[in-house]
Amino acid sequence: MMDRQQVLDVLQTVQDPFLHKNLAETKALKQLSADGERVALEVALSKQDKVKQMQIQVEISSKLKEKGAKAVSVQFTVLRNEEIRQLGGFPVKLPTLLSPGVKTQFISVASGKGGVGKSTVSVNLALGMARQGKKVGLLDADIYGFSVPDMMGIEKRPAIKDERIIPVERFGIKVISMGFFVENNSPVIWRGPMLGKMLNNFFNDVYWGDLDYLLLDLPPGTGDVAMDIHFKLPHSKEIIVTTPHPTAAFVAARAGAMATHTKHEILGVIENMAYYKSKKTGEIEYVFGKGGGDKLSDLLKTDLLGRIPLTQPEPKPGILAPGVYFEGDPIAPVYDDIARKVINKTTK
Ligand SMILES: Nc1ncnc2c1ncn2[C@@H]1O[C@H](COP(=O)(O)OP(=O)(O)OP(=O)(O)O)[C@@H](O)[C@H]1O
Repeated sequence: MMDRQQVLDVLQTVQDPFLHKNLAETKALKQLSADGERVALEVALSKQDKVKQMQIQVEISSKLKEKGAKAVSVQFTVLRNEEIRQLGGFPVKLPTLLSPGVKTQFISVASGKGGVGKSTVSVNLALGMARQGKKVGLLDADIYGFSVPDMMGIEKRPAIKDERIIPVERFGIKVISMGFFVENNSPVIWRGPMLGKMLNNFFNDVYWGDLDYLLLDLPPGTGDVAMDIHFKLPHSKEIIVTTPHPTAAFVAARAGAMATHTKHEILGVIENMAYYKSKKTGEIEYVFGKGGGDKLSDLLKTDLLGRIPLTQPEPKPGILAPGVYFEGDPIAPVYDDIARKVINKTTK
């Protein structure tokens, strides 16, 4: 039976192809199990490179077999940034969402004023798109009024791995919120440059991985943060949320005007709290007025993507996520329909 020392002796003769040190020196052996003549090991290299991994796998495997092993399995992992630095190497910076060649599409969800349901729409649109098979991230950039963690019932906080922030995953959506970085729900009073820095961090220091879409829940109105995002993300597309009152549409039009100014394509308008349908009689009441969505989409020369009625989400037993319309909720198909439209409009 192979022992650890025999394996280390072999690793001493195999080089990490990037650090030019042998795998015993780099402390590459992360796991080892030997069962009779079968050996399974996990080896950490300084970079992930499929071709080099295959070469090393063949090298280790044949050398261990020369020493008597019958079957060898080699799994690969990557050394921690700290380990790489200690060994004199330079850790590879993983790509960010702003790196060249990254295909993620940005969609900002904006509104003219607060309280129209922009966060509710962002969360449920993200879920709707995920139900259509898309890989979706959600950035709660509503720096003063973050509400996504509460709406989705997120209690976990992001982990830090290799100096990158790992988003919290909830219902298949990768989420980052300003709320994760604020103690005891205290109000955020940062301004100007601090805020810009925070947003940069959200793009550069968060490891979002491979995403089809990143939805951005913007702060209401046309303030600093909204402006900043508009300029920072030249390719972002926009969805504008309004309530059905015609005057609300005028207010929302300002957010639309800013998108036009920064040459962001407006994908469409969503009218939230459009009507109330009585569960008992089926009668429809236009509690907050009528026509705002149509008016705004005409004004912005775009489509009305959908009308969402006034309804509280149906709670799902055992899951606390008060802002989520889960599959099976009568409102979920409305979001699915909007999600499909958004995907069609952004798929060439
Ligand atoms: N269609 C709806 N039916 C019933 N309640 C809704 C609907 N949409 C949103 N709400 C409720 O309205 C309130 C405001 O919604 P939300 O926080 O999504 O708005 P917002 O525009 O993001 O607000 P802010 O910009 O102030 O953060 C929340 O309590 C939310 O649960």
